[in-house]
Formats: sequence, structure tokens, C-alpha cells
Amino acid sequence: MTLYKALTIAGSDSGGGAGIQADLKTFQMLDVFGTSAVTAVTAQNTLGVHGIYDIPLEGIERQIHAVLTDVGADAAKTGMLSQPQVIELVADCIAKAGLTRLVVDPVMVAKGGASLLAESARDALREKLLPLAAVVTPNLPEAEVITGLKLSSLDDMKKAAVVIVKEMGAGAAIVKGGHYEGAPTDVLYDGESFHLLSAERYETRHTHGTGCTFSAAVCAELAKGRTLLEAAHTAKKFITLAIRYELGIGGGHGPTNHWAYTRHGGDTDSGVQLQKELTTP
Ligand SMILES: Nc1ncnc2c1ncn2[C@@H]1O[C@H](COP(=O)(O)OP(=O)(O)O)[C@@H](O)[C@H]1O
Ligand SMILES: Cc1ncc(COP(=O)(O)O)c(N)n1
Repeated sequence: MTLYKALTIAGSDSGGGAGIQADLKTFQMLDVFGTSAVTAVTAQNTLGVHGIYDIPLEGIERQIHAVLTDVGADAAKTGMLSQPQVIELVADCIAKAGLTRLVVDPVMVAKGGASLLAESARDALREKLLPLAAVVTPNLPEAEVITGLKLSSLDDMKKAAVVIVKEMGAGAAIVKGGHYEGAPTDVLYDGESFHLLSAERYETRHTHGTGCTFSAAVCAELAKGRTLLEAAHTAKKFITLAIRYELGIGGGHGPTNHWAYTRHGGDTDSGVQLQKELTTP
């Protein structure tokens, strides 16, 4: 059996639902060997973020170097990067390593409202990291910040995805619709055509780490050599089932269920629809 490996460069969530913890659990469930470079430690639970402790730049660089010079990575993803200098450092390491299967999840704010990315880091994100990404996975508010557009419809989401790819140089964009009313439909744009990934909306407060889990699943599938479309489709099924089969942990926004995809009929039971859009930009 070929062993595939993925590296996550992200923040630690002590509560186990988001960040590095969500990423490693997702890699494992999708049969990919996970490694990590921790950018910041958060004291966090389902009720909120109670402290953020940034890792010194040298420590982040050494973790990435240690992983890439020995274990290796077939794909990588970024999550919470916190500060502009961290973004610059990470972009530099990725470029030097020639890692092309890079998923950038532009994490900005935790579900409870705590800021996980300094405002001063937004330019670095746009200018240094997005051009290196095979795919960027913003939620609606993140896509608004990145593009400066107000997004209130599926058409707006498509426009934002085009800006991220055509003007900012990302390989592809998946603008996620979890914050949009109605069915949680995500828009994928790969520079040529649009695809819509849609699923049923589950009314639950246990959505902590949905973005991390989704982007980690995309990363794991890219590590195995799947196409972006295949990777996004699997990731959507993975997150939909992880939300549907909630664990009920904690008194606030609880984690999703990383076991659900393998325990509950992963490929057949999610109800996820993947549809190619006939309109082009
Ligand atoms: N209540 C929900 N029911 C079903 N799917 C959801 C729900 N909330 C979010 N999703 C899906 O979870 C994934 C993560 O989306 P989103 O919540 O927008 O990201 P983030 O965690 O970055 O804010 C997307 O595929 C989105 O469509
Ligand atoms: C360390 C860390 N990284 C990322 C998130 C965002 O989580 P979400 O996926 O819910 O937006 C978080 N709450 N904590």
C-alpha cells in the first residue's frame, strides 16, 4: 500500500475540534499520514478562545524544515497563521520546498468571534500566500475581506472566486456557503469552469472546526493524487456527515464528528450533489 503524507501548518486548538487537531484527525480518517507545524497555541474550548500564544518564527521554520527534509509531504495546508511575518515565512518555506499541492484555508475569525489573523496580515495573505495556493477555501466573510466585495448571492460567490483566481493568482478557489442562508452550497472555480457542491443544512451548534476539517479533507485527497474536483467532492461528503452526526461535546460550539465519514456510509449516504455550472465567467 502506498503511504501518502500531508503537512498542516496551523494553530493548535486545545478543545480538539479545529486547527491542527481537526486536520490530523481528518488526515488519519482519510488514510493519510499527518504531520504538523504549530504556528500558535490557543487555549480554546467549545465556549471560546481563552488565550493565544504565538510560536516564535524560528520554531515554526524548524518544524516545517524538520518535516520536509525527512518525512516529506505529498500535500500541505495552512490554517491559522496569526501574524504577517508568519505568512511571509510560511510562503517562503513552501516556495523553497516547491510544494505545489497547497490548500490555503484563510482562517480569520473563530466561531465565537475571536480574531485569529491580525488585520495587518491581510495584505501578506493576498500577496504572498494566495499565489502559491493550488486552492483557497474562504468562507463567506473571509471571501469578502480578501476581495473587498459584498457577497450576498451565489452569483456574488462566483465573482469572488474569479477574483481570487484571476486577479490574485490562486490556482482555484472554493467559496464556502456555510454562512449563507439556505442550503450550504460551496462554489468551486478552477480558472475555467464553476462547480457547485451542495448538501442539506443541519441545524446544529456543533460546527466548530468545519472549515479546518473541510480544507484538511481536500488536502488529504490531493496528497493521494486525486484531482481537485474529486478532492472537493470527498471533502464535502466528509464535512456534511461530520456535521450531521454531531457528538454533542461541550456547552458551546462543539466539534464535528471526524469518524462519521467512515462509520456512516461515506460515499453513498451524504446526499451531497456535485454539479457543473454551464455559465462561465
Ligand atoms: N449547518 C450546516 N449544515 C451542513 N453543512 C454545513 C453547515 N455549516 C457549514 N457547512 C459546510 O461546512 C463546510 C465549511 O463551511 P463554513 O462553515 O462556511 O466554513 P468555516 O468553518 O470556515 O466558517 C462547507 O462545505 C459548508 O457548506
Ligand atoms: C486554532 C484554530 N484554528 C482555526 C479555527 C477556526 O475554526 P473554524 O473552522 O470553526 O472556522 C479555530 N477556531 N482555532
